[in-house]
Amino acid sequence: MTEQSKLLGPAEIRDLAELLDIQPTKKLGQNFVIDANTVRRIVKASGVSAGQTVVEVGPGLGSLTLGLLEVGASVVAVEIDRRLAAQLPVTVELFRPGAPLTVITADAMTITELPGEPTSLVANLPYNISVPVLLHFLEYFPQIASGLVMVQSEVGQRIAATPGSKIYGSPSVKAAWYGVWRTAGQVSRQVFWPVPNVDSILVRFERREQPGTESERLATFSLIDAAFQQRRKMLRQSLSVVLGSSAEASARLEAAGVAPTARGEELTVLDFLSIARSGA
Ligand SMILES: C[S@@+](CC[C@H](N)C(=O)[O-])C[C@H]1O[C@@H](n2cnc3c(N)ncnc32)[C@H](O)[C@@H]1O
Repeated sequence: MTEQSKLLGPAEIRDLAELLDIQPTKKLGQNFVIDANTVRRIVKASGVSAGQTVVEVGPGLGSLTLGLLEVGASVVAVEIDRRLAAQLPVTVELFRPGAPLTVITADAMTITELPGEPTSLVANLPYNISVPVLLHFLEYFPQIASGLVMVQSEVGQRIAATPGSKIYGSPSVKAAWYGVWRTAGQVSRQVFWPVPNVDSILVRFERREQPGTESERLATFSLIDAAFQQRRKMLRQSLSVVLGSSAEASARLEAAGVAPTARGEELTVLDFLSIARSGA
């Protein structure tokens, strides 16, 4: 078997889907990568190297899983679809016998423990839950030091956006709590089966030390939610919902060195943290 044939192409994906009688569902974001070059590009951009343990959310038919195994990583794969989860070890055994794979059949949003202490997260995430899944894994698994995810293009741009940008919002500020994010290239919709009706983008992150305690994070995230629920309003108004009144919000903002007339889109995550701390 050549190296090329150890990854899944359109023919292998078609055969596996037929074998499992898979009708990909939109609800589970089931768009499978059918292009080996794209898989290799994702794995290269992720920086994952031999000997590393990687958690992959939503391995599907195994396209990316085989790419990660190809560079010598160990993979812990979390898949919600029972048929896909059951087939994955069989596929891996066929294409890369003996490769280190652990499959967990579960909803990734409910996972609070992982075997093997993965230090990286690499995934082609289901579109509709990409941000909550990312935040969940960053919250529960501090050993994940870096990673790369493929998400819907607009979502990826939002995650990596910086203050002042029109697309800067709650996902951008919350993601910045955990790390530094940058986009790492667009991916054509043609590399998927079925072809989705949106474009995708790669987003890479490096974790940084969390700027505050867990209770400060919770307080900061509730301020972020309030600020962006009414993003056009000044913070003294939008934050009054969680801080009691607009007078109290103004006092807290001033104590934190933030203008009460500012809007959420102008603030960094550290500004939000200062507001949370100003009440302590
Ligand atoms: C975009 S596909 C990616 C499949 C594969 N990694 C690839 O690149 O071809 C998303 C995968 O996530 C799975 N999935 C959807 N929701 C999930 C959840 N809550 N927890 C775990 N897996 C999920 C789907 O069944 C599907 O296999």
